[in-house]
Amino acid sequence: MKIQVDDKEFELMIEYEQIKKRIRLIGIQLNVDYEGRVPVFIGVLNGSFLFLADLMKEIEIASEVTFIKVSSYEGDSSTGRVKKVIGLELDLRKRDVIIVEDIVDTGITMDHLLTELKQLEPASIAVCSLLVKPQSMQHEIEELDYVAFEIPNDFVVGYGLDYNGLGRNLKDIYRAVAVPSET
Ligand SMILES: O=P(O)(O)OC[C@H]1O[C@H](OP(=O)(O)OP(=O)(O)O)[C@H](O)[C@@H]1O
Ligand SMILES: Nc1nc2[nH]cnc2c(=O)[nH]1
Repeated sequence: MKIQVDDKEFELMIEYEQIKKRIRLIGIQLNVDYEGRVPVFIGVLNGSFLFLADLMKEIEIASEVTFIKVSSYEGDSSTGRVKKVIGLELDLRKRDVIIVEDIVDTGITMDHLLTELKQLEPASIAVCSLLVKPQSMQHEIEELDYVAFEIPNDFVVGYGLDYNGLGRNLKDIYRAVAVPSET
């Protein structure tokens, strides 16, 4: 099935039923791994909002939930593009932290995020991502312990992920249809 989001055409890639199944399994794994602890789930806005909501319904252990945003702006020529964590309200010192993302693509965002959050001296940090693009990653993310789907290097929308701000509300995940190059 093909759909249009803004000026781009997309085709179905992962159905919601499949997403739900993977989330159920990750939830079971997290309940076991964090038994006896009270982890803090940190959703990275905006893209993670649907994933985190569905994931939390599978979590049976005591836990807290909060959200952060990663702002991105141009630094000077020596620093390049700078990313900064904003909106963190909880004290993470000695806490078990689980960062929840919609996608790890190049890994640049997650690399920045981990560097910044580690300075807050949590007891542990793990990353839980709905999607990962192994062929696109420029940073090794050792903390990437929970992954729902590994996908090829396609641009995707739906289930929280946007194209030009649109498409986050789509229930399934879609990939951009490759446009034959004009020669
Ligand atoms: O691994 P990377 O190449 O750094 O890409 C991953 C980041 O890109 C997306 O965020 P985006 O900046 O699009 O913001 P959004 O979540 O508000 O859509 C996604 O939510 C990750 O945070
Ligand atoms: N919507 C969307 N956002 C991204 N951010 C990094 N990679 C992607 C992607 O494939 N789709």
